[in-house]
Amino acid sequence: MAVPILKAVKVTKRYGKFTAVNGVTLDIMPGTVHSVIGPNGAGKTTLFHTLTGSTPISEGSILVEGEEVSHLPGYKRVRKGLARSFQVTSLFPNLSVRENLRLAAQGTRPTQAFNPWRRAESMTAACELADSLLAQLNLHGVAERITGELSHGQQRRLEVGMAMAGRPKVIFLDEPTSGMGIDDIAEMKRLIHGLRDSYTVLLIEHNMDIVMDISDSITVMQQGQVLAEGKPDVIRSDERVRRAYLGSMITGGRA
Ligand SMILES: Nc1ncnc2c1ncn2[C@@H]1O[C@H](COP(=O)(O)OP(=O)(O)OP(=O)(O)O)[C@@H](O)[C@H]1O
Repeated sequence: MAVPILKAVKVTKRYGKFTAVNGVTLDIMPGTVHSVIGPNGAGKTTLFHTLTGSTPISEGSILVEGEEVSHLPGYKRVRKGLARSFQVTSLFPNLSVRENLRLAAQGTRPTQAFNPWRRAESMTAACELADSLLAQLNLHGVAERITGELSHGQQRRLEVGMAMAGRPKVIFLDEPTSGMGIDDIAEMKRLIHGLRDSYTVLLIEHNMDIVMDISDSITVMQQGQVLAEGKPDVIRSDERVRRAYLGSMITGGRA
């Protein structure tokens, strides 16, 4: 039986007396897209913060391939294979799209960047990875453009590419389609769906068409707790989920 690549065991996060995440247990299986959905304020983003190490947990346990990481700061969890796709702040707006990806690819081995013997070799590998990512992201047509000039949708795809360039095990995506038009949403959906071939994806997304179409598993959160978990069909027909979370959105108006 497959072993979870990422496991949360009774993870709790309190802010003072308020409990934002309350005893959440999750098994994220390798090579899957696992979505976390729920109403505003359910604790989805806080859960992401606890898993990636942006904020310490109050109680519980977080394991990457069986190894406890909850005591590690964020940058050490990156080394264990957890990568969060940050919004535009992670991009270098004055550099070309290709340069952004090349730097992100080189960033995985910073010590080699200072070693003259390894520099040329690592540069070649980073350039090759950047080229293959440009194709996957469907950004090859704008490879030499200055990143700050890209459309919103293109920049958001590049953010995902920056996370991919680190060759992580798990990529965290927090509302990757927010603020996008229909065409860009379709591109992002295609990209995320394809990620499961090489990565594991943990996705927060409010667009239920995307969630239902591309998720292997869905966790529904409500008031900091897990309300339901399962495959899209199970979640779509779960009475508690319909009642708690905008039933008509989940069922496409067929509630
Ligand atoms: N730093 C903080 N200090 C105090 N309370 C916080 C903090 N961060 C989040 N919260 C609270 O925790 C709860 C969960 O917030 P969170 O952002 O995780 O929800 P969410 O499910 O991601 O919501 P949304 O879909 O609106 O992004 C909210 O009530 C929020 O106000």
